[in-house]
Amino acid sequence: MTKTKLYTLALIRNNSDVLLGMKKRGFGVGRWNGFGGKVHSNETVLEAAKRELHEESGLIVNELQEAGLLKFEFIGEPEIMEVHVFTTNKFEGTPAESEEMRPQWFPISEIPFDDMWPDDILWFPFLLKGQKFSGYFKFKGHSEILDYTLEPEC
Ligand SMILES: CNc1nc2c(ncn2C)c(=O)[nH]1
Repeated sequence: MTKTKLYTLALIRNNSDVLLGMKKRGFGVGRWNGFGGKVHSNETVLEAAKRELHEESGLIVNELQEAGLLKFEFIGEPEIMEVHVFTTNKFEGTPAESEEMRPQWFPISEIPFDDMWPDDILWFPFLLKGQKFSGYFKFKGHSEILDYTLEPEC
């Protein structure tokens, strides 16, 4: 019986830039990504998204828009990762490096997809257009997508 574990992912926009963080340790280390992590049992997904963003980047947000839903299966691992993706262009504070992440603004024309999770180049266009999306990716290891589904969600 596969277990689903909830995660959050927040992509912060500032005009034509998007904030990414270089993951310094743990899952996805060495890759640029949005900010997020596990949802605790005593919080909602939205609360977790705001908490993780603040812990990892120092930014405070009052509102986050739901941007999409991603599910990841890794061959040989029982857990399905269910990643709730959020975005906003309203935030307080200046991005600051944390133990987990080194933040950097990227022009959306220069997103470093080669140094990100291989699925990101597939769903980022939906995010940048403000089109909600839903995807399912089957990974072999952390760099090979065996198959996937990805569709706009209204
Ligand atoms: C497996 N691909 C993937 N996983 C992520 C991502 N963000 C958070 N997690 C856990 C991502 O962009 N891709």
